[in-house]
Amino acid sequence: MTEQPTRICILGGGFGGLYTALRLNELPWRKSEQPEITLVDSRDRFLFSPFLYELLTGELQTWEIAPPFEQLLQNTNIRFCQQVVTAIDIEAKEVQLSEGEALTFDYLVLAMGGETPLDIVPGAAEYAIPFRSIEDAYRLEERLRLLEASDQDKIRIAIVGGGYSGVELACKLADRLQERGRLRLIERDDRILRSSPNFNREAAQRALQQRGVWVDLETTVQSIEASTMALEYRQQVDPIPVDLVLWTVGTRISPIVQSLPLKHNKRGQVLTTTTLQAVEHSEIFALGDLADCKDAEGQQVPSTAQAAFQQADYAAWNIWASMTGRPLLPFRYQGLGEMMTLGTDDATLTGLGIKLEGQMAHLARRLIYLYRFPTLDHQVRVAFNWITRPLQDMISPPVR
Ligand SMILES: Cc1cc2nc3c(=O)[nH]c(=O)nc-3n(C[C@H](O)[C@H](O)[C@H](O)COP(=O)(O)OP(=O)(O)OC[C@H]3O[C@@H](n4cnc5c(N)ncnc54)[C@H](O)[C@@H]3O)c2cc1C
Ligand SMILES: NC(=O)c1ccc[n+]([C@@H]2O[C@H](COP(=O)([O-])OP(=O)(O)OC[C@H]3O[C@@H](n4cnc5c(N)ncnc54)[C@H](OP(=O)(O)O)[C@@H]3O)[C@@H](O)[C@H]2O)c1
Ligand SMILES: C/C(=C\Cc1cc(O)c2ccccc2c1O)CCC[C@H](C)CCC[C@H](C)CCCC(C)C
Repeated sequence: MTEQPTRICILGGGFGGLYTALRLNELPWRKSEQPEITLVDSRDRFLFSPFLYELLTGELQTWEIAPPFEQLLQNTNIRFCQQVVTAIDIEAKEVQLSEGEALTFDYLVLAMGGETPLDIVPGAAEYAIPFRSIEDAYRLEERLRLLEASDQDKIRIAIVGGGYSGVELACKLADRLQERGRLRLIERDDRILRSSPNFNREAAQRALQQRGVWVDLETTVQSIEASTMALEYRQQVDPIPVDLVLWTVGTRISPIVQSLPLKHNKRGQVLTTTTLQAVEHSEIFALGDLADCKDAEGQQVPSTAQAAFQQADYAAWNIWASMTGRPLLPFRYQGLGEMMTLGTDDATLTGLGIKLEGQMAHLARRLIYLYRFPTLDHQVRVAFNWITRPLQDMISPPVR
């Protein structure tokens, strides 16, 4: 009697889940061992989030930074399921999906990332726009076009959260709006980019200053309304007029992950072993933003695409090793550095002793990210477009 193939269910098709699926697919499976790999995501396309800002300035297009899963997974043995995960029953080894389907699994990979907390300030859920997904970028694009088409002299935008996303977004919007823009970056800490290398933080501070972005430090948002927001600084509350509020305050773990009967940390991230297995559940792997992982050297793995990208290799290998009786490998995180875009054709890069800023960093960042794209097919498509773009623009100049 033929045995059922081992079922590997991967929840979340981002840097952790999609790259785990692709690495699993590339492993040298014996015919008799070939598993059934199912990747589940609520969206129809992967988002290369570091390039999300480039949509706002027209530097890149949606198809380049967010290729459909169907395109990425063609010629693989990976089945894609576009549905929302609504419940996960670990004991029954079953995942409930939004359209009523249920998936059973032998191995489960938790890679559903995080979400932006909008319920921490009155009015944020109604009036503030997060910047995490393609839908967020499209919503922002629509509001920007309405404001640009209006007869308003100035366009007043407040960006709440002076971390990476807030700073990169501020620089891009400043370059798009030029003199019409009045941008304000609001940060509750006493400095922006707290965890950044000094070189990158100083480059970002210069970029914000050169673009006239006003930075409010030690400042929090007390409330938001349709065209005003109340800022609190040293117990003083002041209302300011605003046309648009963007919400880049960091990441929260979703309730569906926090409610799983697994070990969690105070933030609700799933605690894992160095082999990326959920503590006390060797059949469950967790990686990316939703996981709290210390690597083989005991270093805390950061919640970044860089880390999830590296973890994916180990998650795939360790599932294969579990199924084929090989030793599992403890994850070794290699912090290669950090890159940030600081407007159109401007960036900063710190890595392995190399420090770059300006156009060189911008070019290096583009090339490195191109190299990090999920498939060779997509890398070639995008590279060809980048090489021929000047010619395309000569033939038909882009309309903004
Ligand atoms: C604008 C922006 C820029 C960034 N730039 C960088 C950068 O330059 N460098 C860097 O290292 N990091 C960067 N990051 C952080 C990086 O995106 C995350 O750390 C990384 O994506 C985490 O990978 P992940 O696989 O854990 O989650 P994600 O990549 O977020 O993937 C999670 C996936 O799960 C899906 N999902 C979630 N819940 C469900 C559900 N219930 N049902 C079905 N599907 C679900 C989502 O649709 C998503 O596709 C950036 C983040 C943002 C928002
Ligand atoms: N270029 C890159 O490498 C890059 C780009 C984007 C994102 N990422 C990664 O993705 C993750 C999310 O990035 P992010 O920029 O969204 O978040 P982040 O790096 O956590 O920054 C969020 C910032 O907002 C501040 N903040 C939180 N709540 C606030 C409030 N109510 N009012 C004012 N300020 C508030 C935080 O201050 P506190 O520090 O006090 O909480 C923090 O400085 C991070 O892990 C980051 O490493 C990396
Ligand atoms: C910081 C670097 C890589 C880490 C890294 C950062 C991310 O944001 C990611 C996001 C998603 C997936 C992966 C990553 C990720 O791995 C870059 C390190 C820089 C090198 C050490 C130095 C590179 C030098 C350039 C190649 C010089 C080329 C200059 C010329 C203009 C082309």
